[in-house]
Amino acid sequence: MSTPNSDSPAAQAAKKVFSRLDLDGHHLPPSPAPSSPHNGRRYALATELVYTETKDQYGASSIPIYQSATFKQSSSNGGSEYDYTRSGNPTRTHLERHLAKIMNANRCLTVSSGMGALDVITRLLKPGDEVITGDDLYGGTNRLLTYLKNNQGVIVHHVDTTNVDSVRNIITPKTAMVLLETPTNPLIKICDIPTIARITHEANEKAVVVVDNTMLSPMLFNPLDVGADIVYESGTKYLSGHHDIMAGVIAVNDTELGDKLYFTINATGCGLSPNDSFLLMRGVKTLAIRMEKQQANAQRIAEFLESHGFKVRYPGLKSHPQYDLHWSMARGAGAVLSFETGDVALSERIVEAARLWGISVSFGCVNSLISMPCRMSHASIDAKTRAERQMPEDIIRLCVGIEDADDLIDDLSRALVQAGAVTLTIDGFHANTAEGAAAAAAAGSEATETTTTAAPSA
Ligand SMILES: Cc1ncc(COP(=O)(O)O)c(C=O)c1O
Ligand SMILES: N[C@@H](CCSC[C@H](N)C(=O)O)C(=O)O
Repeated sequence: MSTPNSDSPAAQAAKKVFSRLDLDGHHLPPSPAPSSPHNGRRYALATELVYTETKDQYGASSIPIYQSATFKQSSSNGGSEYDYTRSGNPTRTHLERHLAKIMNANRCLTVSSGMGALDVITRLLKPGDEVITGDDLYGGTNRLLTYLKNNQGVIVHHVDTTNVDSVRNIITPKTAMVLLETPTNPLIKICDIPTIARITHEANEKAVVVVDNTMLSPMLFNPLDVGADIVYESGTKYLSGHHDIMAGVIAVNDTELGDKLYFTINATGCGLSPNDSFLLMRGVKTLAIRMEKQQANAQRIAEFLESHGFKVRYPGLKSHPQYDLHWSMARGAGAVLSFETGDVALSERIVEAARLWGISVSFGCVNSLISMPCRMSHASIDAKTRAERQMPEDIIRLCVGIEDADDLIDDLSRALVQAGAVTLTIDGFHANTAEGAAAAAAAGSEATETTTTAAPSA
C-alpha cells in the first residue's frame, strides 16, 4: 500500500475518512515518516510505557481491536488509510507507533513471532552473502541460520562474538549481516555491541548489525542507541509478559530499511493479528513494574545460589566475567540466569523436584520457570555442535517471575535438598561442588547427620 503525497486529493480524502478514527491525534500511514528523534519521547520510560492517547470516535481509552480483514475505501482510486489487514491495521499501527517510541526507533514493525521477525530480517540476505553470528545462540535462531546456509546459499560463520577480535578477524567487505544476542541464551555471555557495530560498519558500510534484544527488552537496553541497525525481540517474552501470545517486534531508524522490512511483511503475510496487537499493547504497559520485580528477584536468587557454592551465570553478579561490559551498555541485568551442577542426572532431579518453578521453555513471563536448555529450548542444536560450543549438558536455566522471592528461594532450596545437590551443615547447606566444599571449609562447617549427597527420588 503506497503512502499518498500529503497534498494530493487522495491524501485529502484519506484525512477526511480517517478523522473518524484519529489515533494518537495523528494520521497513521502504514509507512510513518520519522517525526523527531526518539519518536517524540518526553517522559521517563516507565511513564512512556503507559502513556498513550487513543482518540477514537467513542473515546475508548485503550486501543480497540479492529477485527476486520478489509476496510471500505472512499473511492476505487485508494485514498483510504487502510485497505486490508495484511497490509495494515489500526490496532497494529497504534502498537507499532507506541513500541517505536519505547525502542528509540523511527519505525517499528510487528509480526507473528520472534522467529517470524528474524525470518523477515534475514530475507534482506542474498545467496553468497556472509553472516557473522555467535556460538551461543537461541536454538531456533541457530536452526533458521542453518536452514539459510543449507538451502539459500548464505554463508554463516559462528564465532565467539563475546570476543571482539573473533569478529574483527573474520569480517570482510562481503559481510552483509552481523547478528548478535546479549546476554546470550542460555550461557549469559555478553557482546560488546558498540564496538562490533563500529568495526562492522568500517568493514562494509552497507552491512547491517542486527541485535536480538529479547533477553533485556527496551526497559534495560536500546541497541539502536549504540550502533545497531536493526533490533528485534520475541514479544512472546518480556514485552507481553504473560505467555499468552506469540509476537515478534522489529525496530529500525533507517527509512529505507524499514520500507524493505515492511515490504516483506506485507508480501509474506506475517503481520501481527489485531487481537495479538491488542494483547501486546496491554502487556507492554506493565513492562517496567514487571521487570523491576523480576530482576530484583533474580538478583536475590543468583546471590543465594552463588553463596551456596553453585557456578552461576548472571550479569548482576560481580563474579560475571563481563560484568563491567554489560553495565557499560545496559540498565539492568534482566531476569534469566543459569547455573551448573556438574551432573546431568542431578540437574534433572532438581528441575523435577521444583514445584513453584514450572518446567517450561521461554522466559519473561510473570511466572517463574525452570528448564534444562540442552533438552528443551536448545534441543534443535545437535549434541555434537552443543559440545563443540561448550554448552554444558547439565546447565539449568531459571527464568524469574514476580512471585515472592522468599517463596521462590524456599522452593528452590527444597528442590536442591530433595535432589541431593547439597550437603546440609550446621550453618545451612553447601552445594556438592568444589566451590561449595571450599565455602563449607572456609566457614568451618561440618556436615550434619542429615547429609543428602545420595540421589533421592524426586
Ligand atoms: C533470544 C530469543 N530470540 C528469539 C526467540 C524466538 O521467539 P518466538 O518464540 O517468539 O518465535 C526466542 C525464543 O523463542 C529467544 O529466546
Ligand atoms: N520447541 C520450540 C522451543 C521453544 S524455546 C523458547 C524460548 N526461546 C526459550 O529460550 O526458552 C522450538 O523448537 O522452537
